[in-house]
Amino acid sequence: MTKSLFLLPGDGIGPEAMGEVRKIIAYMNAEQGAGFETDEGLVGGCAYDAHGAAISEEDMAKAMNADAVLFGAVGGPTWDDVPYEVRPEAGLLRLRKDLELFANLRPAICYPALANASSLKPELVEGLDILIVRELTGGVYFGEPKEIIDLGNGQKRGIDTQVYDTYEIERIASVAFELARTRKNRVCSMEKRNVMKSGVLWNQVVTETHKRAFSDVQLEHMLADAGGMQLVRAPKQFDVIVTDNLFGDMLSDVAAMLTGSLGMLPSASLGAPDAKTGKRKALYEPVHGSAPDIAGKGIANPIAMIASFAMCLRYSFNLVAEADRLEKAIANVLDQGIRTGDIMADGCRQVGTSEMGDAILKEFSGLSA
Ligand SMILES: NC(=O)c1ccc[n+]([C@@H]2O[C@H](COP(=O)([O-])OP(=O)(O)OC[C@H]3O[C@@H](n4cnc5c(N)ncnc54)[C@H](O)[C@@H]3O)[C@@H](O)[C@H]2O)c1
Ligand SMILES: CC(C)[C@H](C(=O)O)[C@@H](O)C(=O)O
Ligand SMILES: [Mg+2]
Repeated sequence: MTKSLFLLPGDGIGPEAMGEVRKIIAYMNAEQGAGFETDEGLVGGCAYDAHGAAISEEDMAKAMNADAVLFGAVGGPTWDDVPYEVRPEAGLLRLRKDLELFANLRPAICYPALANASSLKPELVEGLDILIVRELTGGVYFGEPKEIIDLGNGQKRGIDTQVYDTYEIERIASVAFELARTRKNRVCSMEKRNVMKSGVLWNQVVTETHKRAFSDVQLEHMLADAGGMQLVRAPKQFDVIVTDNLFGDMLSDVAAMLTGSLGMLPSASLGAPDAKTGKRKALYEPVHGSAPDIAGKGIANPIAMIASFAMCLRYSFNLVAEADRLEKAIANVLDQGIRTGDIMADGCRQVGTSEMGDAILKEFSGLSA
């Protein structure tokens, strides 16, 4: 059975990181008969340059119809002055919204070899394995009104609106509880019910969802600012964190640094299972951005992108053994002391993007043999 993958490498280091995933796909097709069919499109600044939009209608349709989308990164200073509606990031937000990818899974795992690469003490992060479940299609990212209005007195007003309906909170909480059951069975829900009405509702709905269907899972509530503090004070206290779109964005960047680098964090953005086929729409993307400061130099860490492909193997194609092997290959390469610049440490060997990708593929093919 063919498996369709739609690749959207994007801008900056996106194409560099995606190149390393392309090698793994080619290997799996040639050596394992994996049957991946790939197609590619433009998203972000490169799409704006080509079509005047952050993603074309044709590429949106391809993303809709693919079994899974692999996304690199978008944005950069080149497009700082383009109109807000067509800025590079709008392409990613449209994909998330139109494909209804409401559940963003952002695992933060500290590989044993990288405990020293974190800015925290090694004993705080050694063995870290947390999962941030970020709501991705609601909240202040999409709430209306969203505008800048002229007050006519020389002042302007910028408005964003945080909106959450019951069903949106219920479905993301359910995903978090279900995933917790496959892990350490603990969920911490983060909001700011002390200042936000949407936080009050979030807290109530998570509590009710828990009581109704998931009372076997341990549930804790934390104010999101305190949650940020706890993430850097004692990150290993967490198993699954469920939170809204904006808090999830910020907390996952914080979690990334626990693992050593933003270049390490993968993510999966999933829709609801189709009523007939059970298949979910899905997009896999690293948590990092286009890293304009290092783009084009061949030094970006491709691990977040490769680990995002491992999540794709697991969640979109149920290729669990292959996903495990690819993650193991990453861990082994790190154990061998091979490092890109962002995770470089004394006594290790510094390599570029392509060498890191090759080392992981070599290890992956060895484990698969
Ligand atoms: N999913 C996405 O496409 C996405 C995510 C975040 C930011 N962005 C966009 O990217 C642009 C740059 O944003 P930013 O600089 O705030 O965030 P960034 O994630 O691009 O970079 C932050 C820092 O982390 C480093 N870094 C990130 N990924 C790395 C990797 N794989 N290997 C080595 N180092 C890495 C960068 O060099 C930089 O110093 C902006 O236009 C932003 O909107 C896009
Ligand atoms: C690029 C941007 C729209 C995006 C977000 O804010 O969601 C990014 O920061 C992320 O974490 O995926
Ligand atoms: Mg972010």
